[in-house]
Amino acid sequence: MTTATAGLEDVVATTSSICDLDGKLGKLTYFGVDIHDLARYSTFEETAYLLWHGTLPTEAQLEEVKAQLCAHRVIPEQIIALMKLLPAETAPMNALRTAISALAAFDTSLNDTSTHTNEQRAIRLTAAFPTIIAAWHHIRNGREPIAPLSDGSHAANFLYMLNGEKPDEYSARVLDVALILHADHELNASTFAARVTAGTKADMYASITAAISALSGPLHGGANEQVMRTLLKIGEPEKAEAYIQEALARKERIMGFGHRVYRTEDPRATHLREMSKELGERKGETRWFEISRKIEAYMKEHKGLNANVDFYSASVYYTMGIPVDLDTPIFASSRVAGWTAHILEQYANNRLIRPRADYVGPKVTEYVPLEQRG
Ligand SMILES: CC(=O)SCCNC(=O)CCNC(=O)[C@H](O)C(C)(C)COP(=O)(O)OP(=O)(O)OC[C@H]1O[C@@H](n2cnc3c(N)ncnc32)[C@H](O)[C@@H]1OP(=O)(O)O
Ligand SMILES: O=C([O-])CC(=O)C(=O)O
Repeated sequence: MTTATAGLEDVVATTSSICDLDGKLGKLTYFGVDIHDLARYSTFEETAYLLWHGTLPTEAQLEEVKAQLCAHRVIPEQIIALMKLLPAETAPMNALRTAISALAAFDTSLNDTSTHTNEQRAIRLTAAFPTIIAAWHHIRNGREPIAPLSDGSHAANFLYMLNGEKPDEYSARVLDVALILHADHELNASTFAARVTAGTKADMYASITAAISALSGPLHGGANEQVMRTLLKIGEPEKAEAYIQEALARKERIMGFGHRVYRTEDPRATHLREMSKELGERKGETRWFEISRKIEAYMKEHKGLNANVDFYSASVYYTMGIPVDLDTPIFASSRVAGWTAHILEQYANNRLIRPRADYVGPKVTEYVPLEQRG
């Protein structure tokens, strides 16, 4: 047996063709396509197709996948009814997890585990995420959910369902790029959770439910929400340095910094930083970007740590008027494309994932009858 490294650092746990990540060079590709090219030229729908099929789609294939994603935006009425039973304080990630888990009950061909049916499920699940997240936001505020549009991009429809009006082209594109940037990231904790679950031959809903759970934690996807809470607490760019200095002195972690793999700038943060700046300038509110820049400079100088994908996405979403606790669900609504791609890959070449633990407990402990224990 090989010895464990804490947190499985640098342990290679599977082969995969989906996402290549070079932490020393700061390079990220999906099936060989550079993330920078995807961010500049692609759309979320095209990127999802790439993750599911391994090639960029032809025009006809892209139209087909877009049409399918549009067609599956409507979720069963019973899922809406179920969400209405949840307490209004339910965290959006928990509402999302519950709704996705419940969706399995409405899949009439759950026993069909063919690749084609699982590919269809990947599309249906991806289409359902924005509807569930936006519906929960309205339900918790005592409003009826807004029905999805039957056309338009995944990102534009999401903003429409949240705000009740069609977004301008620029806002829709900003969210679209954010979704592209979050779509996959090799064997991160939530994708690993999805693959471990799929490796038992559990269904796709179970695997995605596990992934949502893993993403929700603040050391992973949950960090973006915590970043925004930090920015709001700081409030003014002039207060940023002192705040971070004191937080570090208390040995606190600064959310949105550090990464298990990257030793350079996270290539996704490069785009999100630009978007945060431009969005702030366009909306006439650059405060969140400015505070972010101060924190980033301080963390680099004093801790040698770079911003990760969660750092600038926080100010991007906030400046777009998105409620802070929807930040992590938005991450999930993109990552579901990557999760389902990994689940399909796992099913295609499955072996149960079952590592060992290095036992460090007592070797022999005598069983003492209950009445004799002191
Ligand atoms: C989408 C994503 O999941 S991206 C990551 C999102 N998570 C966050 O932003 C949360 C904040 N970041 C962190 O907690 C970490 O950097 C992680 C979890 C992302 C990676 O953690 P690991 O690879 O296990 O690094 P580890 O925890 O060993 O940290 C190494 C050192 O850097 C320090 N460090 C790492 N990140 C931070 C941080 N954000 N703030 C302050 N110090 C940090 C640690 O204290 C440790 O220092 P030490 O050796 O003096 O004790
Ligand atoms: O790769 C990781 O460990 C975390 C991350 O950046 C992601 O999931 O996008």
